[in-house]
Amino acid sequence: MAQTPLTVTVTGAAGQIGYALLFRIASGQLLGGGRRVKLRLLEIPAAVRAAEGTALELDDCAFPLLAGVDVFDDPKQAFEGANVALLVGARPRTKGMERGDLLAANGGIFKPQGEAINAGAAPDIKVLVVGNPANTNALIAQAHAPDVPADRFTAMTRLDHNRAIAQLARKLQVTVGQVKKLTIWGNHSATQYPDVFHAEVDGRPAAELIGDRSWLADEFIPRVAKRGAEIIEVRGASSAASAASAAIDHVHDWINGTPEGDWTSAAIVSDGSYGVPAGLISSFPVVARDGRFEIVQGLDVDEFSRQRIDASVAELQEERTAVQGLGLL
Ligand SMILES: NC(=O)C1=CN([C@@H]2O[C@H](COP(=O)(O)OP(=O)(O)OC[C@H]3O[C@@H](n4cnc5c(N)ncnc54)[C@H](O)[C@@H]3O)[C@@H](O)[C@H]2O)C=CC1
Ligand SMILES: O=C([O-])CC(=O)C(=O)O
Repeated sequence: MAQTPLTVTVTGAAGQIGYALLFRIASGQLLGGGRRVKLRLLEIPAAVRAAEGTALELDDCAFPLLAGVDVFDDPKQAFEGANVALLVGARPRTKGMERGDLLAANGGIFKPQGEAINAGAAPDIKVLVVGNPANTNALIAQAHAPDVPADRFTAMTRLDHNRAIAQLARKLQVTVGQVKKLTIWGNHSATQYPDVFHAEVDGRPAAELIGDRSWLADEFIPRVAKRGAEIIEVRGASSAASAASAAIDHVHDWINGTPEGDWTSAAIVSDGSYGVPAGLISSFPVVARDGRFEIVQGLDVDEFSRQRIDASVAELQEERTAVQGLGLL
């Protein structure tokens, strides 16, 4: 297919997620549809050499859809002409840290990147923030890109979504493909709310199949919400390949659409739906159509769910206040 290649900018290209992500993008899995891709990699000066090494390996894969790789340490150059931007570069947390501890350390990265996206990205730019705290970093980048429609800035809760599907499938002894309509609400943090009350397994209500609210409250929800910490504890480093895989899923669905009869989860700018204050970047049940995410409307939210959504949204509001205090918004 002789289409013009799309340009994908990846920050933190020399990091552990970057290393798991770039080869999948270059093989065509991010954009789908046999589209060709040009990669623009952004790193801090000290890691440019390592990113250049990864670029050499990308060459060596002879990916038919890869139309070129360039490495930069200047955000303005890196985001020039970008159709898709994956903002991965940030410091990961280590044992004992909460994602909120990263606010100050990582917040400063996203202001200049938002400005660079505003200055030079393509008119159809789609941004996925992976670097933590992802929702609030996305808010910072968006605030510094006033000419880009706000709904182009999203943050990743697809990893949480995928984790929740895997846990539910294991509990019910079904395949992951049988689980549909699961939702992650709120922040990509330990307050997130993985909601099974609209989920279906082969069209049957998952909550009825589980039939055990204490498993939901005491095992499933904390397991999913704290899975990042579990990975750090067991692996000795934060999740990387699974995060890269979720980033591929998020952007692939955004561009190509979500399957009929299902939805996914993404942190997108709230329009006030489900009582989430407009303007916050919070996770919702979403479908993607014609290159846009839309919030799935009309779902019943009972008291059990309401309390948990509200707690996570309250944390997002606290994060927003904290970065306002740091002068980042
Ligand atoms: N949203 C999610 O579901 C997940 C988010 N994460 C987050 O992703 C981020 C990256 O994680 P890893 O790849 O494991 O970290 P890493 O430390 O292996 O790599 C981060 C890379 O970012 C680079 N970097 C730092 N500042 C930069 C800047 N201003 N511009 C460009 N590059 C910059 C560093 O040089 C480094 O190479 C962390 O914040 C981590 O917490 C990780 C897993 C899941
Ligand atoms: O927990 C972390 O710090 C990394 C992350 O976001 C995740 O694995 O969900």
